[in-house]
Amino acid sequence: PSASPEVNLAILGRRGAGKSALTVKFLTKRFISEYDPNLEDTYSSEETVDHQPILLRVMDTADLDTPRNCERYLNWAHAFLVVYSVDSRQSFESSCSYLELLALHAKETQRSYPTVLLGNKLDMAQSRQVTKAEGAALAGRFGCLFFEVSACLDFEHVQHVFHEAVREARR
Ligand SMILES: Nc1nc2c(ncn2[C@@H]2O[C@H](COP(=O)(O)OP(=O)(O)OP(=O)(O)O)[C@@H](O)[C@H]2O)c(=O)[nH]1
Repeated sequence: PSASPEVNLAILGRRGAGKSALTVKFLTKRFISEYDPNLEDTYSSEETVDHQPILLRVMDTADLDTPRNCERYLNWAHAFLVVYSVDSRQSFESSCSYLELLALHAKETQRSYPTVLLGNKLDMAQSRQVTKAEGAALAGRFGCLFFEVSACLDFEHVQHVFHEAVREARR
């Protein structure tokens, strides 16, 4: 058993946005795989964020195109990473429906749902369908943090996003 505080992070977004690629990138260095067939894939990683140890659990969710059976992660997660792909307008629209879902639940439960909006596949910027300003505006509307990264480029930017999600959960 770990004495570290724990943060559960759910990764949400349309199929193909890059949820699995981001999760794998983040976990590449130190990782313990934990497979729960009832819960999709969840992974644990011992992290240090702002000099404090933390056990971060990541659920790489597998909704199809829109939010479904959301209770499984709404009740489990302390923070949410909503992912879209900058080269897919459809994925951006799906990310909006995830943000709406989280906002609705926050209102209903009077609980906060710390969320980071993430535009992935920045390396595909030549076929961009969603501008950085649009991403920032959507995040602003829902009061969440916003980043653009690429799961296939450097680890540090991806790690930074996951750590920011931990910070959001701690706030
Ligand atoms: N160019 C590029 N391709 C990426 C990036 N991230 C993911 N991909 C590719 O996009 C496709 C979908 O990535 P996944 O990680 O499987 O996406 P997902 O959101 O987990 O999708 P599901 O597993 O279907 O729910 C794969 O072919 C990845 O290799 C990225 O940052 N840049």
